[in-house]
Amino acid sequence: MNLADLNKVALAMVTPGKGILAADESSGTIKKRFDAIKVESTEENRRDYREMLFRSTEAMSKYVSGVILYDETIWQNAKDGTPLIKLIEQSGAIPGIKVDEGTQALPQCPGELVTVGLDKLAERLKKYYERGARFAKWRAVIDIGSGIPSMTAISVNAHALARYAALCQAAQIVPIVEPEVLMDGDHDIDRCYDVTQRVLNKTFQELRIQRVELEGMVLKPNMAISGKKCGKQASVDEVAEKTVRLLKACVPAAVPGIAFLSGGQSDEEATAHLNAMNRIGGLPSSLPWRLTFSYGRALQAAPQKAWSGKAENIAAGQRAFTHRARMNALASKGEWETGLEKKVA
Ligand SMILES: O=P(O)(O)OC[C@H]1O[C@](O)(COP(=O)(O)O)[C@@H](O)[C@@H]1O
Repeated sequence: MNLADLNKVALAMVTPGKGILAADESSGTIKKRFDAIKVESTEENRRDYREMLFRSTEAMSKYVSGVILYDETIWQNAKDGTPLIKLIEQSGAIPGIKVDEGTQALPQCPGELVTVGLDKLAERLKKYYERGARFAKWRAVIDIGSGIPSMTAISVNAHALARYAALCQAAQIVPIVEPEVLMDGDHDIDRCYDVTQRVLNKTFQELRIQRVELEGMVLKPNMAISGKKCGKQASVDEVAEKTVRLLKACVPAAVPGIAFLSGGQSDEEATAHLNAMNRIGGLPSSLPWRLTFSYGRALQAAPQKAWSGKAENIAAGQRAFTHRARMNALASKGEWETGLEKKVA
């Protein structure tokens, strides 16, 4: 492993003013997204949609540091035969790949899940590296509910995240470590804070045990946030203040950057939260790691709606994507304001 090179890639992924486009929806997830815009989830439609995003020149070259791809996409060609991964490289963004293989029920732990995909992972990483991937992603899912999460679920998921991260670094690929505490449910922000703290602490303990080099990884956490069905929703400032406090308590300064997931927040909420956190950090930031986005839904909901599966809407889809990418890019520097939302480029 060449740690200096891993660190260089990790830092490039969290460049101030840029963030990560999470376009790695698995087949089930992209079908859900397409159902919402009444588009059939065929291989061709998925290709056309993602090609539209990757050909958004301004967004890709100015605001996107890296793109997380799904296995199907990394091997797919654009309509004119150019590999989609080449479009990403040509824009200057770094291609990455989701390598987990989804979740399975965790025995003895009703309602809890463990992420799978470690079998043959070393071989798969080698092929992805040859294809051009320079970072990878693995998502663990932790649900909050009555009596959960169990220590078992936190522990097995943290162990798997660290196994994955160690294998990535051995393959000269930067691991994005994503332990997602879901925001579904009626819990309040403080419960989210407590659970996320347990999850992050366990994850970093496992990363250390398995000798993962923290300088060569990126963390992709949830924010400390109220559950979607909680009667009392925390304000933007409270989310920002508690998330920064939580991260300071749990994330070693050796980690180059933190790129948040959006987790079902609205587009503007996800931007406002990131912006407020970077404002707390100040300019230049007093925080030890860079804070940016690795959003799926909060970057893509608008372009998906604008596109709606129609070739004549491609320019509108690209405009919507560029706007969201620009708003989040500004938030990654604490320079976003609500008023900017109205000025769609
Ligand atoms: O299809 P999956 O594997 O469930 O992944 C869902 C999505 O969750 C993410 O990790 C985060 O996405 P969101 O920002 O929409 O929460 C994406 O990278 C991924 O596409």
